[in-house]
Amino acid sequence: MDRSNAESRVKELQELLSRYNYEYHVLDKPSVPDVEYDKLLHELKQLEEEYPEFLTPDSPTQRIGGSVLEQFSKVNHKTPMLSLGNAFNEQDLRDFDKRVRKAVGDKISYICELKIDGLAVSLRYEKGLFVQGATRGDGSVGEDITANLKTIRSIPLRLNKPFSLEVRGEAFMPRSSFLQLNKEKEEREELPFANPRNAAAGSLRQLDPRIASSRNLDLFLYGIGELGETGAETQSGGLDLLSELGFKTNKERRKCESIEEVLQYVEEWTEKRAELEYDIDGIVIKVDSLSQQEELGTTVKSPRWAIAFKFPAEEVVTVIRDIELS
Ligand SMILES: NC(=O)c1cnc(OC2CCCC2)nc1N
Repeated sequence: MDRSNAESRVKELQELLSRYNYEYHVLDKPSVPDVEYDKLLHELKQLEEEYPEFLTPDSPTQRIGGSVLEQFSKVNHKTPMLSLGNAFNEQDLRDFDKRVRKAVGDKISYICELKIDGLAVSLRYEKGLFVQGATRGDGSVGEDITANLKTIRSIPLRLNKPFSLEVRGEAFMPRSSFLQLNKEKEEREELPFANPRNAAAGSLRQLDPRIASSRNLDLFLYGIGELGETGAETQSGGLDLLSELGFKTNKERRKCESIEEVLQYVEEWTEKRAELEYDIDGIVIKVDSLSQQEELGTTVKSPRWAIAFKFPAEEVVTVIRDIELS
């Protein structure tokens, strides 16, 4: 194949494989069998090796970086990553609703989101290209885990619009992957992870991206760091925009026009949470209007416009292993 054909074939394969990856990992609706994906990826790898001048950082072949890091460098979050205040019962939620109405009046809508039990991460995009990812850390300074986040297939390496923005989400390990990982650890006589959240945190803290890549991690986006830039006026509109940009967002979210509807949603998911393929530890309730969020503002570390309803801790039956009488 001559050089100019190679160049157009590389571009065609990069587009095709990015689309197939999006269909599989974000929409959960693959349009081609895995074997077809693997064949095309192999062809692209070979062409990029033969013509390295056509290799781009957002190529589907660039998800697993080469080097093992010595350590993670620090990242200063442009906008602080806030933490949520908690509610534990119906009265706490009614009190939250009263505080909100007192501050911004009675014309309010809420949006309820499942509270994914993983770890908060922030992704920065410059002109559409994924350039950096970080853990929440203390809310102001986190760790640079870009190489590990690039291995999460549902994270787009390039957006379908050349936006520069920072987005926030929860990285998690699906329950099935957690069980499989612990089975392998026990076979290797290694200590298993206590829960999917710890497994996800441990996997994202690996210095070797090949290990992170093998852990089948995933991510739901739930916030845009700098909302103004995108023109979103509500949290729900922001989530729809994240979806349009190619991000994976959680489809179980629901607009609620009253605290009664919020309580209904909380009740519904208290029952249904076991059916999910991932762990949730509660429900996040947010005032939907971004201007009302601004009006409500934040305390030192938490927004006044959001609260986390926490599910009661499940009965944790610890199986005491037969202790080998040594
Ligand atoms: N674990 C989650 O699923 C989750 C966490 N946090 C938030 O929003 C917080 C972030 C900063 C103020 C509101 N939303 C979520 N869905």
